[in-house]
Amino acid sequence: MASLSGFRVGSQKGSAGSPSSIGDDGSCTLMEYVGKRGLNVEDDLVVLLHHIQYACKRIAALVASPFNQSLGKHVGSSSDVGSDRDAPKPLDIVSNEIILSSLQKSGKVAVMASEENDAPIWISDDGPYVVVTDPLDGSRNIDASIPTGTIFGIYKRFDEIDNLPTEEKAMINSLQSGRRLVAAGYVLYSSATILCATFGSGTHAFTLDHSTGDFILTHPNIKVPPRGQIYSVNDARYFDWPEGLRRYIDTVRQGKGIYPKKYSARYICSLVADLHRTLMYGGVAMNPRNHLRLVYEANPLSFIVEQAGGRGSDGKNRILALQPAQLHQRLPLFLGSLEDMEELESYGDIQQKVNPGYEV
Ligand SMILES: O=P(O)(O)OC[C@H]1O[C@](O)(COP(=O)(O)O)[C@@H](O)[C@@H]1O
Repeated sequence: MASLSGFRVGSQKGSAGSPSSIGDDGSCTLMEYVGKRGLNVEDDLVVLLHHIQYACKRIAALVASPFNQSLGKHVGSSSDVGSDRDAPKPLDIVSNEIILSSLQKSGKVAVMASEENDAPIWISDDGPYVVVTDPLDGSRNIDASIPTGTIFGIYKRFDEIDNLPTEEKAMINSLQSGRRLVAAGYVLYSSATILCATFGSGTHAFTLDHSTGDFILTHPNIKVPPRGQIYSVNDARYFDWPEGLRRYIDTVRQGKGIYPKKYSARYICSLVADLHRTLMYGGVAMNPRNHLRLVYEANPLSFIVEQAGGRGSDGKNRILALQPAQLHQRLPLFLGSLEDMEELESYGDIQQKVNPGYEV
């Protein structure tokens, strides 16, 4: 076996359920994996995915560029964009434009709802899909070259409401329950650029090969370990946490939880990066205050985690069971290993109600 023989994907060739698109050298690109000889997702979805991955490659190049220095700086203040949204940076705005332009060119999208726009953008009457996205999550980290990410979710357009006014149908299509997601993914811009996605049959990750520009399957059928030994939270907020969350963290870091080992803390403060590590190593990644967005972040990421055998919760309810009421709705978010999540939720009182508006 050639270059990829040491990769997990190479060793899984021929195993039950592995796509015949995996080549003799053990390599398989994202487009091959989702195509006819792989997962065989709908042709329209393959086209859409092709445009999304292209957009993300452009964003990957942008965040790594020596010429983006000034793009990291804030434009305006949060008061300019309303209370539901944070002040964007030029990199957020450029990333948003890159994604929008790719979705427009795909010809497959009816409406895009983005964390960077107040309202959904209607793209095309006959686009079969709805895309929700956080184009550049964690952009507050960009000046220090800390990992960032793009998050996306894909729904079918409700064609039964095609005759409603554009604004109305754009909103209804964008506020779909996470249970209706047909695909979701994130792209992590880090030491490697990783695209991790689900189409409803497992969670799979692909690593960008910069020499060819292809995303190559490196982690088929990811299974988040049922338990990890890592918790991920901004614990400078300890004194604003409710009693239940404090007790949980104090318990596991002393090795007094159900799993009798001392847990370690890891917090990058970049949701995609914190989640990716959690998928790989297990444990829980959380933001207990009302901060992350149900539509753009919690729903797509919960779908990915569930498809990897983990759980996504707001501390009380399964995320995918929530019906979004507002586009930019925020909530506490807990994602991770099934057993760690069950133990954490058993402490009951884990949602942080105090949210003073931290400066960093
Ligand atoms: O300040 P906190 O509560 O630690 O929040 C950090 C979280 O906020 C985020 O930066 C998301 O916020 P933005 O969407 O405004 O970038 C996440 O990437 C990160 O996990």
